[in-house]
Amino acid sequence: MAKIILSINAGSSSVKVSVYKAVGEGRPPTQLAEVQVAGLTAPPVKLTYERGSEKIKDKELDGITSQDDAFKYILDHLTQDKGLADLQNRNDIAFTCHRVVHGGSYPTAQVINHDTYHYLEDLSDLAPLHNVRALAIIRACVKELPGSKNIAYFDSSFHNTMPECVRTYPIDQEIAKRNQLRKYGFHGISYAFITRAVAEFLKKPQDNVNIIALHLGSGASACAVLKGKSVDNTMGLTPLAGLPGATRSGSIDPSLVFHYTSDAGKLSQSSTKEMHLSTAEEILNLKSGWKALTGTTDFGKISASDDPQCQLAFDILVDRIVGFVGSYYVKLEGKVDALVFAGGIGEKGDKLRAKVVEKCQCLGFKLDEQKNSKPEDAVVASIGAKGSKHDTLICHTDEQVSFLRSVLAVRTRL
Ligand SMILES: Nc1ncnc2c1ncn2[C@@H]1O[C@H](COP(=O)(O)OP(=O)(O)O)[C@@H](O)[C@H]1O
Ligand SMILES: CC(=O)OP(=O)(O)O
Ligand SMILES: [Mg+2]
Repeated sequence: MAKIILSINAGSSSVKVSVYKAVGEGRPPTQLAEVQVAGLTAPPVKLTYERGSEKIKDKELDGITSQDDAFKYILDHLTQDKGLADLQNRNDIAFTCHRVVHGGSYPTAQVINHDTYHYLEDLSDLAPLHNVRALAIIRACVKELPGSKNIAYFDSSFHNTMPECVRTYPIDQEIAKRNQLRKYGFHGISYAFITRAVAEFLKKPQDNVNIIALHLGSGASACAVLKGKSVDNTMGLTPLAGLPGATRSGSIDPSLVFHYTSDAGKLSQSSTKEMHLSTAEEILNLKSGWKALTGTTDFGKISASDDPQCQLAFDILVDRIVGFVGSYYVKLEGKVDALVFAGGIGEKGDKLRAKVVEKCQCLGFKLDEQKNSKPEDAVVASIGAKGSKHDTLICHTDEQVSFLRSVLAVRTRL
C-alpha cells in the first residue's frame, strides 16, 4: 500500500493541500497532486486542481464557507479522483502535515498528541484567523483519517533567530514574560522556502544570503533575512501587526480601538467556545484592510480599478511596504542580495511591484519593465534591470513543500 502524505495549509482565505507519495527512506517524497480551495473571504469560493496533465481552474463551489468545509471537500475530491491511483481510500493516507501559524516557543515540527494539541489550542487567541481553523482541520483528520499521524509545523519558528531587542516589546517585563507577550513573527514557512530557493538561484550558501522578502497574500508581511536567518518580520505577537491585509488593518496606533468603539474590550458576537475574540480584535482582524476600504478582498481587482478608494488602498499598501523596505535595508546595512516578492499579490501583482520598486530606486533597486510584466515561469525569476545595484526577484513560494521539508528534517519516520 502506498504511503500518502498530505501537506495542509490553512490560510486566512484559502486551504491548499499538496499530495505526496513516500518513496522510501532518505529520498524526498514525490508530489502527485495539488489542490486549492480559495476565496473564503471573497466568494464565490473556487477550486483549483492539478494532477499531472489533469487541471481544473477556478471551478465555483457552493456551500463552502470555512476552512473546515474546504478541507472535507478536498478530501472527498482526492479520494474520488480515479486518476489518483495511489489515493483511492482514506487508509492510504499515512501522514497529515499541518501548517499552524502560531507555534509559541516550539522551534521545530511537533507530532500532534494530547499535550501538543492543547498547547496550540491555548495559543489560538494569538492567531485568531488561523490556529482555530488549523486545529479544526486537525480534529477532522483525527476523526476522518484515524490511521494517519498528524504533524504540525509553525509559521513562527523561522523567526526564533530574531535578536532580543527586536523580539521584546518595551512593556513591563514581568508581565511580558508571564503572558508570553513578545514579537513572534509569521509567514516563516514561506520565508524558509524563499531563503532556500533564492540561495539556490544565486548559487550561494544559504548562510550567506541577505534579502528583504515580501510575502504578500491575504495576510502580508516583510522579513529581513541576514546570513540566511530571520532578523526581523513585520508581524508581531499576532499576525495583525505590520502591513495591512485583506481584512486586517496592519499596524495602527493601539489606542485607536478605544476611540473607534467603547465596546473594544468586550467579547465580540463571533466569539465561540474555541475562539475568544474581543470586539477590537474582530474589527482589526476581520473588518478592516482592503475589505473595509474597497468592499473587496481581491487585490487583483483593486490594482486594476480606477475607483479612488481602490487607488487609496493600493497607495496605502505601497506606502507601508516601502517604509519597511527602507527600515530593513538599514538593518541589513545595505548588504542586500535582492528584494524578493512572493505570495499571491507579490507573484501576480506586476503593478504593485513596479510602484514599490520605483519608490525604492534611491536604494539601488530598479526593474526591467518587460521582465516585470512577463516574468519567466520559474521558482525564482529575476525582474531587476541589468546593472542595478541590487537585484529584484519573484519567488513562487510553496509553503506545503517547505513545511514538509521541516517535518522530514525532524526525522519522523515515513
Ligand atoms: N493579478 C493579481 N494582482 C494582484 N493580486 C492578485 C492577483 N491575483 C490574485 N491576487 C491576490 O492574491 C491574494 C491571495 O494570495 P495567497 O497568497 O494565495 O493567499 P493566502 O494568504 O490565503 O494564502 C488575494 O488578495 C488575491 O486577490
Ligand atoms: C500568517 C498569515 O497571515 O497567513 P495568511 O497570509 O495565510 O493569512
Ligand atoms: Mg498564505
